[in-house]
Amino acid sequence: MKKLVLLRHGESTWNQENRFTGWTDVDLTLKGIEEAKNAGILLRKNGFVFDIAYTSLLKRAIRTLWLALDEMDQMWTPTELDWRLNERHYGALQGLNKAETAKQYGDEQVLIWRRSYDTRPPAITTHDKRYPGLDIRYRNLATNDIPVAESLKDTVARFLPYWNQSIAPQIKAEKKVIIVAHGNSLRALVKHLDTISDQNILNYNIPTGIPLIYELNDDLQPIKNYYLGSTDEVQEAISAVANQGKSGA
Ligand SMILES: O=C(O)[C@@H](CO)OP(=O)(O)O
Repeated sequence: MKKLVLLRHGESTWNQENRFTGWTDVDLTLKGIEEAKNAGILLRKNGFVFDIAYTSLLKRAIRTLWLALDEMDQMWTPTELDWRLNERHYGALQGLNKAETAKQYGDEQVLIWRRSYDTRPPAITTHDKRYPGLDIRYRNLATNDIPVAESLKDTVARFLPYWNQSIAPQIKAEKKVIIVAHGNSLRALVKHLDTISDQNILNYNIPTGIPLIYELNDDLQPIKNYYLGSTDEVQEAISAVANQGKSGA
């Protein structure tokens, strides 16, 4: 039986301000730092040791990984950073407050933008300062790969090749893997692992900073999954994420 650990970064400044974040490179809040450290403490207490860590090119995920590994005294863990683990690009919604957007466009529209499988949010132009092609960290990406707005389906499409070529072979080779990423890039992975339907993924939310453990068989099919946290705490955190897009939030 193989174990894979998934961890969404701790609370970011834009999570706290309830703004659509996507590829915006915001940092952790003090609460987010605590969440990341707590994740590390839980992983240490449960005896996890990793052969390789994967994270995105965004500092809220990178810092979460470092803080968790530091608590485990495993900062030496070999780490691979890749843009394919980045959050879903939220297009022109990036920077807008989610509750205000729901007041303007309605809760239903915001739920579709946030959680539907194949609806893209409104796109930015390539002249927009939020266009990733203007950011040196993405200078080696093919123009076709640089997003201007992504649906979850688009995120799955750019994430899966990395999973298949880089991460899955390591797990199959018995390596212990942690992936520290984002709400929607992890939803993309969970959708794939658990073969969640396009419809049911609408109701699936991942809380910040709580390790999610997958036990997998040799074909990387899930045997079971569970959070390292009390059921009440996890449920409360999941509902909080779901409610962020409501006009009353
Ligand atoms: O704003 C974002 O980039 C994501 C994650 O924080 O938000 P949501 O949960 O609305 O998809």
